[in-house]
Amino acid sequence: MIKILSAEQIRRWDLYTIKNEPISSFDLMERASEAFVKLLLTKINHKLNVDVVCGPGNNGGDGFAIARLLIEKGWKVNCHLIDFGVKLSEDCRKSYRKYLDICQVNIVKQYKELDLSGELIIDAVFGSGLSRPATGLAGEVIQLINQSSAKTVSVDMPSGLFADKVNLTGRIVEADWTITFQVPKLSFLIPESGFYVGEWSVVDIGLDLNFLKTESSDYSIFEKSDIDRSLFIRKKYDHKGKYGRVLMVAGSLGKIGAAYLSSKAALKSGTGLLTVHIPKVGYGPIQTSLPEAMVSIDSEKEFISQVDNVDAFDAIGIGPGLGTNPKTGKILKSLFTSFNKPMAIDADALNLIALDKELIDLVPKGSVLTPHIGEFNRLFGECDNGLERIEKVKSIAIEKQLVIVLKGAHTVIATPDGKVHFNSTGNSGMATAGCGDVLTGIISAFIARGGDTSTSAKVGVCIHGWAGDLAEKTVGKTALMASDLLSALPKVFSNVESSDFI
Ligand SMILES: NC(=O)C1=CN([C@@H]2O[C@H](COP(=O)(O)OP(=O)(O)OC[C@H]3O[C@@H](n4cnc5c(N)ncnc54)[C@H](O)[C@@H]3O)[C@@H](O)[C@H]2O)[C@@H](O)CC1
Ligand SMILES: [K+]
Repeated sequence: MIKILSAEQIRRWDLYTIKNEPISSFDLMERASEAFVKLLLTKINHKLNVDVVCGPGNNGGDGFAIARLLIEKGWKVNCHLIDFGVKLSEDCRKSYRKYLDICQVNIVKQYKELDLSGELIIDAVFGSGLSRPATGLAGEVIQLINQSSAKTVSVDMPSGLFADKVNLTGRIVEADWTITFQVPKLSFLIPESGFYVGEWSVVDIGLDLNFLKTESSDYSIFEKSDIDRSLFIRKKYDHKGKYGRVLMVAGSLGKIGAAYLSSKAALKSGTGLLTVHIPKVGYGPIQTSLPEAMVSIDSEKEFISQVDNVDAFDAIGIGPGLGTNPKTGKILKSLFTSFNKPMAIDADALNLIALDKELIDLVPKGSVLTPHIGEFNRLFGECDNGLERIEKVKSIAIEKQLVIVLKGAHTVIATPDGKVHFNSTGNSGMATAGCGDVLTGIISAFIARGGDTSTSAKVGVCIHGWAGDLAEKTVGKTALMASDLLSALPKVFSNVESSDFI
């Protein structure tokens, strides 16, 4: 788990390391710059003609050190200092002078003096010390960087981007690659601001890990190594009843595939017994395509109108392909009140709740809701930006005692204890029909096994993305379909079951 810290916490972490290691702030800057260059050279193994654009703070100081290290490696470097008429920070000045010992610097007082003709730009104008949106000369310089046809690698952060808030009013570097120090920043994980970061990599600059023991943050990144393997232990004398009974309530005319995908995902995720409740129209296809499932048939032909006898189930997954027929809406109320164990609620079940908002207070505590942004907005209203939305998700999870999974590039899992976890697996190939249905199945299976629902959601989302990443390796992003996730799940689980799974 990676804790996400604010810019202020990162600054204190730097100071803590400087004091406790001890190391001078200048040597820490050198170490950061060396780590940056080392990673850069793993990707670019030929010598380039590079423009390094430096600002007046420590980010600029990193820029001068990086420029010097690249010259030592034989690169042709043009180094520019943007002169905002302010004093350079002490370490930036030191780094600047050290650079001047070997090469000249182009001082830029007006944007016209900035000639970016190299094959690569290293952006070291501002980092986490950005104090206001980049306008005036800063904005013009950033615009020039963005207009250049050269690729841009940002140092620590794209210049103009704030680390821990979404304020897109100034100009912001649109990086191709951001090499950030020690930890990713909150803004990297939010769609609107993450757009500027491009691909990102974290380099370890050796900040003292003891600092993290006492520093708290509501935000963290959930990684594959955070998956608790004990959740997947199957003992020799166990029987299928030990691994949970799932009821999947899904499907309507034209959307029986959603019932298939979610049910198959639950079975592939270790469920002992799975029953899928579908309208009559789905009976033949489901029974044929998924013989492992038991099928419960609704009295209606094209939609679901009643769900009875739910006591025997350990978890219910509801929503995939359900449709929004008012008669289907009516079953939610009775299901929420009669089945007082946590459920996995997705898709049209969420849309039905949005049509009758009082239902949200009847949802069994601890249930997992898996909206995408559109479904979330319908349920809880629009937000001005992604960070506001995450704050809202967090407060609703606390207030309603629910686990809310807001699906996106970095799916957010907000748990009732007020913590927000960003998922680290998955790829854009998964933005395609049916992938959400697979997630509902996976999470339902984990809930049925009796794990706490916060863990079920975090692990479920991570495994789902991991399956997507394996599927991408086989079929690529364009051709990836939800059924490819089902095909990848066995490999994911066999990795988890093996002792050296990461
Ligand atoms: N503190 C440390 O020990 C380390 C810091 N490091 C680097 O230091 C960076 C943070 O350095 P700083 O705190 O000096 O901050 P920055 O270098 O990000 O920027 C601060 C400077 O930019 C100016 N500024 C801010 N916003 C502006 C705007 N909109 N228009 C014009 N000028 C503006 C400020 O007046 C100040 O001069 C990190 O991002 C990282 O790159 C690394 O060297 C690792 C070690
Ligand atoms: K930067």
